[in-house]
Amino acid sequence: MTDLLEIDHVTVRFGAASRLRRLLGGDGPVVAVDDVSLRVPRGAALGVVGESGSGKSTLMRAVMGLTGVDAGEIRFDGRRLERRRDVATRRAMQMVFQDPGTTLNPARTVGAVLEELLRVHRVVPGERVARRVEELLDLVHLPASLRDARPHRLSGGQKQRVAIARALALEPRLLIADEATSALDVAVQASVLDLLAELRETTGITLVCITHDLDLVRYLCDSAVVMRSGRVVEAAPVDELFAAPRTDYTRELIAAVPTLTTGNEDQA
Ligand SMILES: Nc1ncnc2c1ncn2[C@@H]1O[C@H](COP(=O)(O)OP(=O)(O)OP(=O)(O)O)[C@@H](O)[C@H]1O
Repeated sequence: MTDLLEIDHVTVRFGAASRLRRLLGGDGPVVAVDDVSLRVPRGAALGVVGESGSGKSTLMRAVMGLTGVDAGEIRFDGRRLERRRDVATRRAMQMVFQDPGTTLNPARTVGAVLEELLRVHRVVPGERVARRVEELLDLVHLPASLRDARPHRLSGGQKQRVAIARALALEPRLLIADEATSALDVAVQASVLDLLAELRETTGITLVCITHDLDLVRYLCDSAVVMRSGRVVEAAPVDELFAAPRTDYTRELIAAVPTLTTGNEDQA
């Protein structure tokens, strides 16, 4: 069987004409993603790590169709993806971002947001919508009472759970978490990571986690790619990556992780 996501020799450049590029004072085009190839098997959890500006988000934005590619090919479920996607393909991949607060409409209740999605995309028949909203809240371990809450009443962790529920409402096969826990307190981060791990187990969803946090990768992912200056410099199963990193860059990233564990755990 083919892998769920296949990225073959993908390059993404941002031209000199880009407004952001001009603001940053640059002149030549930026090669944000440079000839990257990787595979994500069905049901796997892949970590994409690397320092800021290494191209992690651009690569996944290209997968989502939010950024065009200049070269190479992306395939999902064996089918080549064009920049323009049909509705089914758009539904099949969802992304959760660092700051859910900015993507939640302050005027709408949690229940209304989920209901609208389910209705617009006809995920379930009309008479099942209310029940499905309850199920979604339950799936992300939010109390049913939050259905009537507006975002300002929610904690950061609760907002991120709503963002995850919103993504799951469309029954995606691939969930891309872009620094999805990095704005949260450590304890809340851990509970959101537990949730992602649990969802992977219960729903079989395939996960890609873009992160600076190698602890997260160690906890949640089974393999990882390390990016630097738009290129993949190392790709390995997580155990191998931590036990025997092959590049100095990976070693530095591992060494930079603040060790939060205490006691007898192996802190290698
Ligand atoms: N819209 C854009 N226009 C011009 N350059 C861009 C644009 N988006 C990203 N870049 C550049 O592409 C490169 C890769 O950025 P990207 O955001 O993908 O890195 P990242 O690894 O996700 O970083 P971070 O961890 O800080 O989010 C950087 O040099 C960035 O400045």
